[in-house]
Amino acid sequence: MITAPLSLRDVTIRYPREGQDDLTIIENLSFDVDAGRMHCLAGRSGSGKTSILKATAGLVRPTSGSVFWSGSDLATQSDDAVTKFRRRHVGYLDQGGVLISGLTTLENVLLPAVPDRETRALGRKARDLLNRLGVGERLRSKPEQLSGGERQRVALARALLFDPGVLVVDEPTASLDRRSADGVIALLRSIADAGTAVIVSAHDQNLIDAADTRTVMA
Ligand SMILES: Nc1ncnc2c1ncn2[C@@H]1O[C@H](COP(=O)(O)OP(=O)(O)OP(=O)(O)O)[C@@H](O)[C@H]1O
Repeated sequence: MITAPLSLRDVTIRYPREGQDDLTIIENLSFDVDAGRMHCLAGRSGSGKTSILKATAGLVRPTSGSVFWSGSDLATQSDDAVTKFRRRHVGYLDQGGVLISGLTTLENVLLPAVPDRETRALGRKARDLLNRLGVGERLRSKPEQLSGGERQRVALARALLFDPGVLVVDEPTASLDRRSADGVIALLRSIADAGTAVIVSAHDQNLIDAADTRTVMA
């Protein structure tokens, strides 16, 4: 029986190509990420790290194989059910920590609370998270007024708004200087140590070394 917050079993991902055979990116990949652990996907550019992260977050369905969230097979669930569960239980931080320009820091963090009209109820939580992540002074700043490291922290606060059991993070240190990058690594480590299952992709050796377990993509 699968009990880990996140498990992949024999996941294969192929993309169709016009006039050619499908492109196989991942073949029969399996691993588990337990609560309180950080798993890192390493490997060359184009090896499929983002594709796997999107599959673990239920944003794309693998060609074959299964992704399980706490033992529940996503393949057996409707797109709507997956979306609903993801919003509450899986934090996803895409490459570059994309924020919506025109919205303030606080509004960006509260975006996941908009569909169920919970922005008021979660305002305090959002502020606490931003304080904890060291950007509590930037509540009213717009993304273009923030540094790359600050944007990454705001995006991380947004991904943590609902205390997800699984946190999926795509190359969080890629565009940061060493000092900011090490700050983000320490934050991810503390989030894992507090009980979240964290999966992260990285080229950054410091981040790869900070993980508990690794998959090196060919
Ligand atoms: N939706 C798609 N349709 C077709 N091909 C795709 C699609 N998404 C990704 N690919 C291809 O799959 C391969 C793997 O891409 P992916 O973004 O998963 O790699 P990556 O390891 O995350 O790369 P990087 O380290 O540069 O971010 C690439 O060749 C990419 O062009």
